[in-house]
Amino acid sequence: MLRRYILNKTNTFINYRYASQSMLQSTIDDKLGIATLVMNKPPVNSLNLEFLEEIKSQLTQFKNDKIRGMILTSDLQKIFCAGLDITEFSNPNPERLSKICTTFQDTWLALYLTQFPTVAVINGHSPAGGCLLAMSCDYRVMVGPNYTIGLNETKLGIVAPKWFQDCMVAVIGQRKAEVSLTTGKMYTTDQALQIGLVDESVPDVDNAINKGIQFLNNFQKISPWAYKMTKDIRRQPTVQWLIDNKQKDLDFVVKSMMSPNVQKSIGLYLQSLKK
Ligand SMILES: CC/C=C\C/C=C\C/C=C\C/C=C/C(=O)SCCNC(=O)CCNC(=O)[C@H](O)C(C)(C)COP(=O)(O)OP(=O)(O)OC[C@H]1O[C@@H](n2cnc3c(N)ncnc32)[C@H](O)[C@@H]1OP(=O)(O)O
Repeated sequence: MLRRYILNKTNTFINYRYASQSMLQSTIDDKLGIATLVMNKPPVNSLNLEFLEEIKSQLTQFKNDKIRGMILTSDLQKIFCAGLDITEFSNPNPERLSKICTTFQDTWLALYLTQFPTVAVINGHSPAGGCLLAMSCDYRVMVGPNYTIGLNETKLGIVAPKWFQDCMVAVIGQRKAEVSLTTGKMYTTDQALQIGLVDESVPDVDNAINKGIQFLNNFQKISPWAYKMTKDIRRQPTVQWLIDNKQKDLDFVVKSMMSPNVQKSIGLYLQSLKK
């Protein structure tokens, strides 16, 4: 449904390409060069290994397609993305855990450094890894007022990796990020707008898509080369640590996830979700 709406908006019934994998739908408006990537993994778009691999591979495909901009959104009612699949954390197989971690690192780098501008249309709740996906885009439009967004990892008794934290610092600044991260705070749409976690708040998804397209239209007269160089210079300090420390980051995640205390917290959190 959302896909049909976007195609309507961009006026491209004639010239669009559509690819549907099971959990991800992508369309490209050939006239405007705008792609939409719609997450559709019920019930909550949780990020497991297979879903992350699909997202990563679709981003590579868009790079090859030489698109001019991308909108990332969700086809689910009320949920943008619930973050990493918590069941992957519970009594994990260390080999699979390592693979997820590596795939997530690479997916984040690919999304954070796209050669084209990106907009997150946040049409539902967006905790933890969902918030990270949104923060990695160039612009965020969030539907309000009832949804929430934030890095809530401490509430699960886990630590957001340094690159999650650095990404948040890049968006809202050191002080606000520190309070937000340590308290694991989830912000309502209006609060998120107030602290700069999102750029615009709109009442419905139609408006959100319009705002996203308007943002991407700003780049019609900008050289793609000038855009990409500027973005790389701005974002390089945020990504460099991960590029230089992938193994260290992986070791930290795996070691901490396997610890009995963390496993206990995750078990309790999962139980509370089920209730
Ligand atoms: C393994 C990874 C290894 C390495 C990665 C590298 C580094 C990362 C390391 C740490 C950082 C962690 C990042 C994260 O993203 S942790 C995930 C944090 N997410 C959450 O806390 C979200 C929890 N969910 C919710 O708050 C609500 O479900 C939500 C607001 C999203 C939706 O609420 P609603 O009332 O609409 O639905 P529910 O009834 O609560 O949920 C439906 C159904 O879905 C299950 N569920 C929800 N969230 C998740 C999730 N993140 N993973 C798996 N399953 C989830 C929920 O239990 C319900 O299931 P069921 O009862 O069986 O129907």
